[in-house]
Amino acid sequence: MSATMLQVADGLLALPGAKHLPHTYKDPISNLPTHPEAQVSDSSIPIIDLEALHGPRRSDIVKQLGQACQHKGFFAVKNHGIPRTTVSNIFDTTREFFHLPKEERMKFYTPDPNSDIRLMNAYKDEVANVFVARESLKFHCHPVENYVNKWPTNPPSFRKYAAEYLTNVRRLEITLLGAISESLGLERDYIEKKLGGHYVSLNYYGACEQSDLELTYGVRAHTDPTIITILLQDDVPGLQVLSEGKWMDVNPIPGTVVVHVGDLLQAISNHRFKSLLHQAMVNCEKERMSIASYCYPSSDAMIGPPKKLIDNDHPAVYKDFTFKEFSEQMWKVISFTDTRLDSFKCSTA
Ligand SMILES: O=C(O)CCC(=O)C(=O)O
Ligand SMILES: [Fe+2]
Repeated sequence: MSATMLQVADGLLALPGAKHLPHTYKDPISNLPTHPEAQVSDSSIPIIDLEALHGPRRSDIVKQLGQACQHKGFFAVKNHGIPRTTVSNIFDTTREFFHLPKEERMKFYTPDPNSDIRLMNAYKDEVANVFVARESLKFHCHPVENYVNKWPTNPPSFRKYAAEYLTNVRRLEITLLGAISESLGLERDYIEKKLGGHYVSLNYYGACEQSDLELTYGVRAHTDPTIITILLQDDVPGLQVLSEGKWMDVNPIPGTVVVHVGDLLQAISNHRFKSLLHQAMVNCEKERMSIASYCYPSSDAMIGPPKKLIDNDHPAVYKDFTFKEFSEQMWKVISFTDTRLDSFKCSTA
Protein backbone atom coordinates (compact mmCIF):
# COMPACT_ATOMS: atom_id res chain seq x y z
CA MET A 1 0.00 0.00 0.00
CA SER A 2 1.32 3.43 -0.77
CA ALA A 3 2.04 5.57 2.19
CA THR A 4 -0.90 7.74 2.60
CA MET A 5 -2.36 8.99 5.70
CA LEU A 6 -2.14 8.55 9.24
CA GLN A 7 -5.01 8.37 11.36
CA VAL A 8 -5.59 7.96 14.77
CA ALA A 9 -6.82 7.34 18.03
CA ASP A 10 -10.31 7.99 18.74
CA GLY A 11 -9.50 4.62 20.22
CA LEU A 12 -9.52 5.72 23.80
CA LEU A 13 -11.65 3.64 26.05
CA ALA A 14 -14.72 4.72 27.86
CA LEU A 15 -13.76 2.91 31.00
CA PRO A 16 -16.06 2.23 33.91
CA GLY A 17 -16.17 5.21 36.19
CA ALA A 18 -14.15 7.40 33.85
CA LYS A 19 -15.40 10.96 33.83
CA HIS A 20 -15.32 13.04 30.72
CA LEU A 21 -13.12 15.73 32.22
CA PRO A 22 -11.93 18.79 30.38
CA HIS A 23 -8.69 17.75 28.79
CA THR A 24 -5.60 19.17 27.22
CA TYR A 25 -5.13 18.01 23.67
CA LYS A 26 -1.61 17.05 22.75
CA ASP A 27 -0.83 16.89 19.07
CA PRO A 28 -0.21 13.22 18.40
CA ILE A 29 1.74 13.53 15.22
CA SER A 30 4.14 16.40 15.62
CA ASN A 31 6.51 14.62 17.99
CA LEU A 32 6.70 11.47 15.93
CA PRO A 33 9.08 10.52 13.18
CA THR A 34 7.42 11.22 9.84
CA HIS A 35 6.44 7.95 8.39
CA PRO A 36 5.80 8.40 4.70
CA GLU A 37 7.26 5.19 3.32
CA ALA A 38 6.88 2.60 6.03
CA GLN A 39 9.40 -0.20 5.99
CA VAL A 40 7.54 -3.16 4.59
CA SER A 41 8.96 -6.07 6.40
CA ASP A 42 6.83 -9.05 7.31
CA SER A 43 9.91 -10.97 8.35
CA SER A 44 10.36 -8.86 11.44
CA ILE A 45 6.94 -9.70 12.83
CA PRO A 46 7.54 -12.23 15.59
CA ILE A 47 5.15 -15.15 15.01
CA ILE A 48 4.60 -17.30 18.08
CA ASP A 49 2.97 -20.71 17.85
CA LEU A 50 0.77 -21.24 20.90
CA GLU A 51 0.25 -24.94 20.22
CA ALA A 52 3.25 -25.94 22.33
CA LEU A 53 2.21 -23.74 25.25
CA HIS A 54 0.28 -26.62 26.78
CA GLY A 55 3.05 -29.21 26.50
CA PRO A 56 6.65 -29.81 27.62
CA ARG A 57 7.91 -26.88 25.50
CA ARG A 58 5.89 -24.33 27.49
CA SER A 59 8.96 -22.60 28.89
CA ASP A 60 10.33 -22.01 25.33
CA ILE A 61 7.10 -20.35 24.26
CA VAL A 62 6.94 -18.28 27.45
CA LYS A 63 10.45 -17.08 26.70
CA GLN A 64 9.52 -16.17 23.12
CA LEU A 65 6.53 -14.18 24.36
CA GLY A 66 8.67 -12.33 26.91
CA GLN A 67 11.32 -11.52 24.27
CA ALA A 68 8.69 -10.22 21.84
CA CYS A 69 7.07 -8.03 24.51
CA GLN A 70 10.45 -6.69 25.56
CA HIS A 71 12.06 -6.08 22.19
CA LYS A 72 9.09 -5.42 19.89
CA GLY A 73 6.02 -4.54 21.95
CA PHE A 74 3.89 -6.76 19.72
CA PHE A 75 3.75 -10.20 18.16
CA ALA A 76 1.46 -12.37 16.04
CA VAL A 77 0.18 -15.68 17.36
CA LYS A 78 -0.84 -18.76 15.42
CA ASN A 79 -2.72 -21.78 16.74
CA HIS A 80 -4.52 -19.35 19.00
CA GLY A 81 -7.60 -21.57 19.35
CA ILE A 82 -10.18 -19.22 17.78
CA PRO A 83 -11.94 -21.28 15.10
CA ARG A 84 -11.69 -20.05 11.50
CA THR A 85 -15.49 -19.93 11.16
CA THR A 86 -15.78 -17.80 14.32
CA VAL A 87 -13.36 -15.33 12.72
CA SER A 88 -15.18 -15.21 9.38
CA ASN A 89 -18.56 -14.91 11.14
CA ILE A 90 -17.51 -11.88 13.21
CA PHE A 91 -16.17 -10.15 10.10
CA ASP A 92 -19.33 -10.96 8.11
CA THR A 93 -21.65 -9.58 10.77
CA THR A 94 -19.41 -6.52 11.32
CA ARG A 95 -19.44 -5.78 7.57
CA GLU A 96 -23.23 -6.14 7.48
CA PHE A 97 -23.57 -3.75 10.40
CA PHE A 98 -21.41 -1.06 8.79
CA HIS A 99 -23.23 -1.47 5.46
CA LEU A 100 -26.58 -0.69 7.11
CA PRO A 101 -28.12 2.72 6.38
CA LYS A 102 -26.59 5.47 8.47
CA GLU A 103 -29.83 6.04 10.48
CA GLU A 104 -29.70 2.43 11.60
CA ARG A 105 -26.07 2.65 12.74
CA MET A 106 -26.68 6.01 14.38
CA LYS A 107 -29.04 4.37 16.89
CA PHE A 108 -25.82 3.54 18.73
CA TYR A 109 -24.38 7.02 18.60
CA THR A 110 -23.99 8.79 21.93
CA PRO A 111 -21.54 11.43 23.14
CA ASP A 112 -21.54 9.71 26.56
CA PRO A 113 -18.17 7.98 27.08
CA ASN A 114 -19.67 5.91 29.91
CA SER A 115 -22.27 4.30 27.69
CA ASP A 116 -22.05 0.48 27.50
CA ILE A 117 -22.13 0.69 23.72
CA ARG A 118 -21.13 3.54 21.48
CA LEU A 119 -20.81 4.26 17.77
CA MET A 120 -18.00 6.63 16.91
CA ASN A 121 -18.17 8.28 13.52
CA ALA A 122 -15.55 9.31 11.05
CA TYR A 123 -14.86 13.03 11.53
CA LYS A 124 -12.98 15.98 10.22
CA ASP A 125 -10.30 17.34 12.51
CA GLU A 126 -10.71 21.05 11.74
CA VAL A 127 -7.52 22.04 13.53
CA ALA A 128 -5.24 19.65 11.66
CA ASN A 129 -7.44 19.83 8.53
CA VAL A 130 -7.56 16.08 8.11
CA PHE A 131 -10.35 13.56 7.81
CA VAL A 132 -10.31 10.69 10.26
CA ALA A 133 -11.96 7.89 8.33
CA ARG A 134 -12.65 5.24 10.94
CA GLU A 135 -16.12 4.42 12.12
CA SER A 136 -16.22 2.09 15.10
CA LEU A 137 -18.71 0.35 17.32
CA LYS A 138 -17.31 0.00 20.82
CA PHE A 139 -18.90 -1.96 23.62
CA HIS A 140 -18.38 -3.75 26.89
CA CYS A 141 -18.51 -7.50 26.54
CA HIS A 142 -17.53 -9.35 29.70
CA PRO A 143 -19.33 -11.20 31.06
CA VAL A 144 -21.25 -11.49 27.78
CA GLU A 145 -24.60 -12.14 29.48
CA ASN A 146 -24.47 -8.77 31.27
CA TYR A 147 -24.11 -6.81 28.04
CA VAL A 148 -25.47 -8.82 25.13
CA ASN A 149 -28.92 -7.23 25.39
CA LYS A 150 -27.43 -3.84 24.53
CA TRP A 151 -25.83 -5.03 21.28
CA PRO A 152 -27.37 -4.58 17.82
CA THR A 153 -30.11 -6.94 16.66
CA ASN A 154 -29.57 -5.79 13.09
CA PRO A 155 -28.03 -7.70 11.42
CA PRO A 156 -29.82 -10.59 13.15
CA SER A 157 -26.61 -12.65 13.39
CA PHE A 158 -24.77 -9.92 15.30
CA ARG A 159 -25.30 -11.01 18.91
CA LYS A 160 -24.63 -14.69 18.28
CA TYR A 161 -21.45 -14.15 16.27
CA ALA A 162 -20.10 -11.37 18.49
CA ALA A 163 -20.69 -13.47 21.65
CA GLU A 164 -18.96 -16.45 20.05
CA TYR A 165 -15.90 -14.44 19.04
CA LEU A 166 -15.64 -12.54 22.30
CA THR A 167 -15.89 -15.68 24.44
CA ASN A 168 -13.05 -17.19 22.43
CA VAL A 169 -10.92 -14.07 22.57
CA ARG A 170 -11.33 -13.84 26.36
CA ARG A 171 -10.03 -17.41 26.68
CA LEU A 172 -7.02 -16.51 24.52
CA GLU A 173 -6.43 -13.41 26.62
CA ILE A 174 -6.25 -15.47 29.85
CA THR A 175 -3.86 -17.94 28.20
CA LEU A 176 -1.59 -15.13 26.99
CA LEU A 177 -1.65 -13.26 30.29
CA GLY A 178 -0.66 -16.48 32.11
CA ALA A 179 2.35 -16.94 29.86
CA ILE A 180 3.27 -13.24 29.95
CA SER A 181 3.13 -13.28 33.78
CA GLU A 182 5.45 -16.29 33.80
CA SER A 183 7.82 -14.57 31.37
CA LEU A 184 8.22 -11.86 34.02
CA GLY A 185 8.95 -14.50 36.69
CA LEU A 186 5.51 -13.99 38.29
CA GLU A 187 2.80 -16.49 39.22
CA ARG A 188 0.77 -17.60 36.22
CA ASP A 189 -2.38 -15.90 37.53
CA TYR A 190 -0.65 -12.68 38.68
CA ILE A 191 -2.16 -10.49 35.93
CA GLU A 192 -5.36 -12.51 35.56
CA LYS A 193 -6.22 -11.73 39.20
CA LYS A 194 -6.25 -8.02 38.34
CA LEU A 195 -8.65 -8.35 35.42
CA GLY A 196 -11.91 -6.50 35.24
CA GLY A 197 -14.04 -6.27 32.15
CA HIS A 198 -13.34 -6.49 28.50
CA TYR A 199 -14.08 -3.93 25.83
CA VAL A 200 -14.14 -4.35 22.08
CA SER A 201 -13.92 -2.00 19.14
CA LEU A 202 -15.26 -3.14 15.77
CA ASN A 203 -13.38 -0.87 13.37
CA TYR A 204 -14.53 -0.08 9.86
CA TYR A 205 -12.49 1.94 7.36
CA GLY A 206 -14.25 2.64 4.06
CA ALA A 207 -12.18 2.89 0.90
CA CYS A 208 -11.45 6.57 0.42
CA GLU A 209 -11.41 8.83 -2.65
CA GLN A 210 -8.01 9.21 -4.28
CA SER A 211 -8.38 12.98 -4.07
CA ASP A 212 -8.88 12.75 -0.30
CA LEU A 213 -5.95 10.49 0.32
CA GLU A 214 -3.40 13.00 1.55
CA LEU A 215 -5.92 14.37 3.97
CA THR A 216 -7.33 11.15 5.30
CA TYR A 217 -6.22 9.13 8.26
CA GLY A 218 -7.37 5.69 9.41
CA VAL A 219 -6.41 5.79 13.07
CA ARG A 220 -3.70 8.20 14.14
CA ALA A 221 -0.66 7.11 16.13
CA HIS A 222 -1.49 6.01 19.66
CA THR A 223 -0.73 3.48 22.36
CA ASP A 224 -3.60 1.51 23.86
CA PRO A 225 -4.51 2.21 27.51
CA THR A 226 -4.82 -1.53 28.15
CA ILE A 227 -2.88 -4.47 29.59
CA ILE A 228 -2.79 -6.12 26.18
CA THR A 229 -4.85 -5.62 23.02
CA ILE A 230 -5.71 -8.55 20.77
CA LEU A 231 -6.16 -7.28 17.23
CA LEU A 232 -7.84 -9.28 14.51
CA GLN A 233 -7.33 -7.83 11.02
CA ASP A 234 -9.16 -8.82 7.87
CA ASP A 235 -7.05 -9.44 4.76
CA VAL A 236 -6.51 -5.75 3.87
CA PRO A 237 -3.22 -4.15 4.99
CA GLY A 238 -3.37 -1.00 7.11
CA LEU A 239 -1.78 -1.55 10.52
CA GLN A 240 1.59 0.05 11.15
CA VAL A 241 3.72 -0.07 14.28
CA LEU A 242 6.67 2.03 15.36
CA SER A 243 9.59 -0.34 15.57
CA GLU A 244 13.13 0.81 16.35
CA GLY A 245 12.18 4.38 15.44
CA LYS A 246 10.62 3.51 12.07
CA TRP A 247 7.08 2.84 10.99
CA MET A 248 6.64 -0.72 9.82
CA ASP A 249 3.68 -2.36 8.09
CA VAL A 250 2.19 -5.28 9.98
CA ASN A 251 0.29 -6.87 7.13
CA PRO A 252 -2.32 -9.50 7.89
CA ILE A 253 -1.02 -13.05 8.17
CA PRO A 254 -3.85 -15.58 7.64
CA GLY A 255 -4.73 -17.58 10.74
CA THR A 256 -3.01 -15.22 13.18
CA VAL A 257 -4.00 -12.41 15.54
CA VAL A 258 -1.72 -9.56 16.59
CA VAL A 259 -1.10 -8.83 20.27
CA HIS A 260 0.03 -5.38 21.47
CA VAL A 261 1.62 -4.46 24.77
CA GLY A 262 -0.57 -1.72 26.31
CA ASP A 263 0.28 1.08 28.75
CA LEU A 264 -0.68 -0.94 31.82
CA LEU A 265 1.57 -3.88 31.00
CA GLN A 266 4.38 -1.37 30.61
CA ALA A 267 3.74 -0.31 34.22
CA ILE A 268 3.24 -3.84 35.60
CA SER A 269 6.49 -4.97 33.97
CA ASN A 270 8.34 -2.01 35.52
CA HIS A 271 9.02 -0.64 32.02
CA ARG A 272 10.64 -3.89 30.84
CA PHE A 273 7.92 -4.09 28.20
CA LYS A 274 7.01 -0.97 26.21
CA SER A 275 3.55 0.05 25.15
CA LEU A 276 3.28 -0.19 21.36
CA LEU A 277 2.81 2.94 19.28
CA HIS A 278 0.67 2.06 16.28
CA GLN A 279 -1.59 3.59 13.64
CA ALA A 280 -3.84 2.44 10.81
CA MET A 281 -3.88 3.61 7.21
CA VAL A 282 -6.71 3.67 4.72
CA ASN A 283 -6.58 3.01 0.99
CA CYS A 284 -8.62 3.78 -2.13
CA GLU A 285 -9.26 0.25 -3.29
CA LYS A 286 -10.85 -1.70 -0.49
CA GLU A 287 -12.73 -1.27 2.74
CA ARG A 288 -10.90 -2.63 5.78
CA MET A 289 -12.06 -4.03 9.12
CA SER A 290 -10.25 -4.81 12.33
CA ILE A 291 -11.48 -5.99 15.71
CA ALA A 292 -9.58 -4.76 18.74
CA SER A 293 -10.19 -6.51 22.07
CA TYR A 294 -9.03 -4.38 24.95
CA CYS A 295 -8.15 -6.12 28.16
CA TYR A 296 -8.28 -3.94 31.25
CA PRO A 297 -8.17 -4.38 35.05
CA SER A 298 -10.86 -3.93 37.68
CA SER A 299 -11.03 -0.36 38.93
CA ASP A 300 -9.41 -1.05 42.33
CA ALA A 301 -6.61 -3.26 40.94
CA MET A 302 -3.11 -2.02 41.81
CA ILE A 303 -1.03 -1.54 38.72
CA GLY A 304 2.48 -0.63 39.91
CA PRO A 305 5.36 -3.08 39.44
CA PRO A 306 5.40 -6.14 41.75
CA LYS A 307 8.18 -6.35 44.38
CA LYS A 308 9.70 -9.30 42.55
CA LEU A 309 10.63 -7.01 39.66
CA ILE A 310 12.31 -4.39 41.83
CA ASP A 311 15.90 -4.57 43.04
CA ASN A 312 18.99 -2.35 43.14
CA ASP A 313 19.62 -2.81 39.45
CA HIS A 314 15.94 -2.35 38.61
CA PRO A 315 14.49 0.37 40.85
CA ALA A 316 10.74 0.93 40.65
CA VAL A 317 9.93 3.12 37.64
CA TYR A 318 6.24 3.47 38.59
CA LYS A 319 4.43 4.00 41.87
CA ASP A 320 1.53 1.82 42.87
CA PHE A 321 -1.67 3.24 41.41
CA THR A 322 -5.15 1.96 40.83
CA PHE A 323 -6.75 1.53 37.47
CA LYS A 324 -9.40 4.03 38.56
CA GLU A 325 -6.69 6.67 39.06
CA PHE A 326 -5.22 5.85 35.66
CA SER A 327 -8.53 6.15 33.84
CA GLU A 328 -9.30 9.50 35.47
CA GLN A 329 -5.87 10.78 34.47
CA MET A 330 -6.35 9.46 30.94
CA TRP A 331 -9.30 11.74 30.36
CA LYS A 332 -7.44 14.79 31.62
CA VAL A 333 -4.61 14.58 29.11
CA ILE A 334 -5.46 12.90 25.87
CA SER A 335 -2.14 11.88 24.59
CA PHE A 336 -0.93 9.29 22.19
CA THR A 337 2.36 8.18 23.61
CA ASP A 338 3.32 6.74 26.96
CA THR A 339 2.99 10.17 28.58
CA ARG A 340 -0.29 8.89 30.02
CA LEU A 341 1.87 7.02 32.54
CA ASP A 342 4.14 9.96 33.36
CA SER A 343 2.20 11.10 36.41
CA PHE A 344 2.59 7.62 37.93
CA LYS A 345 6.37 7.59 37.66
CA CYS A 346 8.47 7.48 40.84
CA SER A 347 10.21 10.77 41.45
CA THR A 348 13.59 9.03 41.27
CA ALA A 349 12.83 7.30 37.96
O1 LIG B 1 -7.30 -1.06 12.69
C1 LIG B 1 -6.20 -1.29 13.19
O2 LIG B 1 -5.37 -2.03 12.64
C2 LIG B 1 -5.81 -0.67 14.50
C3 LIG B 1 -6.95 -0.37 15.42
C4 LIG B 1 -6.51 0.16 16.74
O3 LIG B 1 -5.39 0.52 16.92
C5 LIG B 1 -7.46 0.25 17.87
O4 LIG B 1 -8.66 -0.02 17.69
O5 LIG B 1 -7.01 0.59 18.99
FE1 LIG C 1 -4.97 0.76 19.10
